[in-house]
Formats: sequence, C-alpha cells, structure tokens
Amino acid sequence: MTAAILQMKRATKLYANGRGIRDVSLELRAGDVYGLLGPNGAGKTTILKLMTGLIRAKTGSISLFGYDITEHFEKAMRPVGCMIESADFHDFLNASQYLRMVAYYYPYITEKKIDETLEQVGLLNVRKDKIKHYSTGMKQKLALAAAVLPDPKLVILDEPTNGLDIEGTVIFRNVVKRLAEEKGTAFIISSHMIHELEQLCSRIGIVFEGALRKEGNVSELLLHNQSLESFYIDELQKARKGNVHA
Ligand SMILES: Nc1ncnc2c1ncn2[C@@H]1O[C@H](COP(=O)(O)OP(=O)(O)OP(=O)(O)O)[C@@H](O)[C@H]1O
Repeated sequence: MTAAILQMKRATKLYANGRGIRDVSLELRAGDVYGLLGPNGAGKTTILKLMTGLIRAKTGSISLFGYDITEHFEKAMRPVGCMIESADFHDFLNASQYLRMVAYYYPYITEKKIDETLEQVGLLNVRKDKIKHYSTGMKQKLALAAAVLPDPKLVILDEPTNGLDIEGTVIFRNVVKRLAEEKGTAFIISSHMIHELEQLCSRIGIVFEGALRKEGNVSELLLHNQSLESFYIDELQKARKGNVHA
C-alpha cells in the first residue's frame, strides 16, 4: 500500500461559538479522489481550511507529504494546489496575466503550459479579457486552472462546481479525472453535487455536526445501494436518529 500523502489525526477546531469540528481523522493516498459530503454547516470547509493551514487545529495533527503543517508549512504545502471559498482575483488582470503571476513562484511553468491549462478549463478564447468582466463560473474555472497549473500532487477544492454551467461541470470532471488517472494526483473535493461526486470520486466521507461519521469506497457503496444519494440520505437519517436518542 502506498504511503499516505495527507494525514489528519484527531483534529479538533472549535470556533468561539462552539461550532467547528471534533476529532476528525482522515487519510489520502496518491490517486485518491475523495468527496466530502455533508449538510450546510457540518464542518467541510473547516476540515479543508485546516488541511491548507488557513486555520489551526486546537488539538490533533495534520501532515502533508510527511511534513507537519504547523512546523513545516512551506514544505508541506509546496506540492498542493487549492481553491477554498471564492477566489479573490486581481480584477485589473486578464486570465493569462493572473496565471503568469501564479507561475512566478514555479520557474518550471512555461507560457505553453499556461495556454494548455487555460484551454483545458475552457478559457483560452477569453484569456485576454479582464477578470472583472468574468462571470462567477468563469472565475471558478480560472481558480481551478490556478490550482492545477503547477502540477500539484494534491488538490484541495471547496465547492468547485458552484456557478459552473453544464459544459463547465463536464470540463471540471475531465480535468480531475485526467490528472488523477494519468498523474496520480490526489483530490479532496467538498461539494453538494452528489451526482457529480458519484461519477468522480473513488472514496467519500460524510461529515455531520462536526464529525466524520462515515467513509466508504464509492464502487463498493454502489454495489449495495441504489445510488450515492440514497446511501447519503440513509446515513443522515441514522445520524439524526442517533443524536435524538443520545
Ligand atoms: N469563522 C467562524 N466563526 C464562527 N463559526 C464559524 C466560522 N466558520 C464556520 N463556523 C461555523 O462552523 C460550522 C462549520 O462550518 P463550515 O463552514 O465548516 O461548514 P460546511 O460544511 O462547509 O458548510 P456549507 O456546506 O454550508 O458550506 C458552522 O456551524 C459554521 O457556522
């Protein structure tokens, strides 16, 4: 079995209002496409923010590629691409200029690679338009392009299909599939688009009220359940009943 590229061990992060996540443990390996599901406010973004060092765990540990994220932040994050909450772009730039700015930190990225990436996400034709004139979905595509541009080994995506049109959703799926299959890139994706996750993910985890309640291998789950959606709804009902009886 390959070594874990991400290990979250019993991570707890509680905000001042007592909400957040408790005791979450999760592992990712090369080529995993892991879907994080859960109702609004369950704790998915909190988990992803902890993984990217945007917030710190109160207890527990998180390591990426063997490096503890608090002690060795730069080494831990170097092979990671991410897209958390709506990206804050420099509106006066166009898409090519924005990706060139990202590429500044990675000297091996060529102009050709920037154009190829823009083409993959469907923005090549509008690469010279100012980002301030982009729609929400176009900005999502650009954020995806920026996340995958440096050929990361792990990509962390929070609701990446928000605002994407049908074609954009297919483009997104193809980008993820191609990188996972051809390069062994691992992905962790939080989304409410369960049909999308069913097509894309090898594993899923269900977050409920700050805890990772259930994990599963998607192809195995589909052998025993009509769909990922029916499995998810059953699990939520069980979790809610459990909480009522507790
Ligand atoms: N900065 C913050 N301060 C206080 N509470 C917060 C903060 N950020 C998140 N929370 C609370 O923590 C809980 C988990 O929020 P989180 O954003 O992780 O949920 P989520 O599963 O990503 O939700 P959604 O699907 O709606 O995006 C929620 O109850 C939320 O209100």
